[in-house]
Amino acid sequence: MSEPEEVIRLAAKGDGVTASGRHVPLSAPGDLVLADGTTQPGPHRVVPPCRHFGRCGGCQLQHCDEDALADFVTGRVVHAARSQGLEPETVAPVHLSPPRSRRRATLHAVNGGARAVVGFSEGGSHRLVDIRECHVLAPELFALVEPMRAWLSQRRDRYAAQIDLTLADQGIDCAIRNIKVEGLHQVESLLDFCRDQKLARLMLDQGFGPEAFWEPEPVTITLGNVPVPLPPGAFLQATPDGEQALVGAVREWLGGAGQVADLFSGLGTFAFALAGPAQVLAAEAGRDAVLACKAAALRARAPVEAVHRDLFRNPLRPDELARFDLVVLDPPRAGTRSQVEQLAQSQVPRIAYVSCNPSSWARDCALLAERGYRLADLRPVGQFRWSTHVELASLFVR
Ligand SMILES: C[S@@+](CC[C@H](N)C(=O)[O-])C[C@H]1O[C@@H](n2cnc3c(N)ncnc32)[C@H](O)[C@@H]1O
Repeated sequence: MSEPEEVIRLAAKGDGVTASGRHVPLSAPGDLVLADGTTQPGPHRVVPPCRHFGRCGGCQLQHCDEDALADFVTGRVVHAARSQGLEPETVAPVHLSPPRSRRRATLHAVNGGARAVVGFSEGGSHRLVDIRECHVLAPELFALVEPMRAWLSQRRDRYAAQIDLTLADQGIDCAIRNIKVEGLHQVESLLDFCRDQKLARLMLDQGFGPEAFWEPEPVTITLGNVPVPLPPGAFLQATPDGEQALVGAVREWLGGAGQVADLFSGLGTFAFALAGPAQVLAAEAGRDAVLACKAAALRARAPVEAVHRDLFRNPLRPDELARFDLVVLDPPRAGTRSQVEQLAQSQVPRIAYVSCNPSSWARDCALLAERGYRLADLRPVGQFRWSTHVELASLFVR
């Protein structure tokens, strides 16, 4: 009979892995895998707080304690760096977002017969889990689920709707796709729903593109004390504390920088946090986001110049980069090879690269290292608590 094997780490997709390389789903580091294939829980195994865990695709790691979660996030980030030959000079303690802090989420809904089914997809399937509790959503967002279920349950038609929720300054910004609202009765019932739930906005896409159905006052999100108009669907960091962890790191790295470029700036999460001590150029390809950033900067008299630019096809060149003391980069998951190629040829003294994908970040940054930049500081961030999604902020200097 073979000896029990210990689970020594979590793989990128969340399975436990033993020293011999065996993958064991839903196990935690320190668990023992017995000869009959069962696992004996170790010191890092906890009882998952949510009844839906294991079926709901939203969380993969609720069975792990805080230490195991922290090691997982840090390990992913440090391992990605080392796999490209990058050795961080310092690695800060990880920031993990607390339970019930997620301020945005996409739910799905279908007609389940007597009652609507509203929730997240099951892991690896299109089937829905009808959520009765959720330990990641902000309480305000979860509080909308049952009223939404009740409203949808009045319908008799077949539908497969998508519901995007974001917590904005004025309350919940909700966008529903693939629902038809026809006739006076349905329109009035949806207006009552918006009023009763005190929604900040309801965008409705009935197959012809999103239209504002309800928006009693303009919706904003406050970034660095500046209220910024929130275009429907615009990017926002997933949790306010995660945003603070990323912004806080970049603010520390500002030093005495007078001129900053914020590339892939979105609505200006970093730009507004750095503006004041610094003049900031904010470059972004999403037109609505640029216009929102521009309007907010004008109104707040913040020293932020927002420019509309596709940084994949038209990255800032070394001559344009020459005037900046610090360049902040926060690209989409694929990373930004073309912009990094230009940065690698520049004389910019400090680069703060924020990423939601350690693999593409490490590939991009290997090029910076080849051209003489050092990885001076690395901050792992776990905004998507209990998921395998990992983020980071990093400082490169020359
Ligand atoms: C991860 S988000 C970061 C946004 C912002 N820094 C924040 O923290 O809120 C990436 C941003 O890159 C923008 N983006 C995607 N492709 C782009 C491109 N080719 N050029 C410029 N911006 C782009 C997206 O619209 C999005 O706002």
